[in-house]
Amino acid sequence: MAATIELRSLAKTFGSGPQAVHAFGPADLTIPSGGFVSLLGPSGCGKSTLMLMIAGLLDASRGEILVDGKRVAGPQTDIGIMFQDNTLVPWRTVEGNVALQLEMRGLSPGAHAGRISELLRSVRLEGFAGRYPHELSGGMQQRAAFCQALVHDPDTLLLDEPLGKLDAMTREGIRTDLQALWMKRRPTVVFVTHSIEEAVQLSSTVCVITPRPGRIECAIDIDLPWPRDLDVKSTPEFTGHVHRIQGIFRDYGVI
Ligand SMILES: Nc1ncnc2c1ncn2[C@@H]1O[C@H](COP(=O)(O)OP(=O)(O)OP(=O)(O)O)[C@@H](O)[C@H]1O
Repeated sequence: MAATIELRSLAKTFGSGPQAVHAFGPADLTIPSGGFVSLLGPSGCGKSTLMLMIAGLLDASRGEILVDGKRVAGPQTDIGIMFQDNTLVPWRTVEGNVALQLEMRGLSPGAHAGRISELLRSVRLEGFAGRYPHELSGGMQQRAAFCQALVHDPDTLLLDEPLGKLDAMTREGIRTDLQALWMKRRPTVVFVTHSIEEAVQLSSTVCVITPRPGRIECAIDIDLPWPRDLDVKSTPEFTGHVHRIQGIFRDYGVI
């Protein structure tokens, strides 16, 4: 069962006194079970800070985060995390890197071999299971990292700009894979991006975050049909959402 995540008056300030940096909040938000929620905001508005707090890797300064009604008080184990820079280790093959996530959780990769190959197939890496990361393109490495994040079938997936360093064509292809993976298993996804179009294409809800200290300006439900392929981008509904969000960032002087 995918997790429901609630932010309650959540805020983060780094340091204290004149050196203090008010990075995020206060913010209230409910991320529903199985939702795909994007955090869309300018650089430095506290998106990564929020992700680390949801993962339980960073304490809140004020407020709290509840996952399925339970307060987050330390590192969460039932999550998959992915960052802009992948965490593949160079001395393991693609398959070995995916298996590592199971080993770290005390699970037997042998017992999950079917799942590993199913995931690799779903991101079109089945022929590369025995290759090492340096033998893959950047896009293929990120696809392998998706498999790492998903192999233990987590309730929650935290994706912090996983496509940020990829070229436009590769991004488009991986969006399709990511959307298919989400539709199949429906974990709760929190997805950080700078791209308005990417957020509208992938999300059930787009949270528009203001410049630092990041506050949730609005949470926009995107009720376009799934799956959302390239054609959806030319619909008036899609462009309407994009223009509305552009207008908000223009008013803040961000674009
Ligand atoms: N460990 C830290 N110590 C002090 N300040 C920090 C720390 N981590 C983040 N900050 C500050 O908090 C603010 C928010 O940073 P954060 O990385 O969360 O932003 P972001 O929205 O993810 O940015 P980007 O889109 O550029 O990745 C920034 O001003 C940053 O300098």
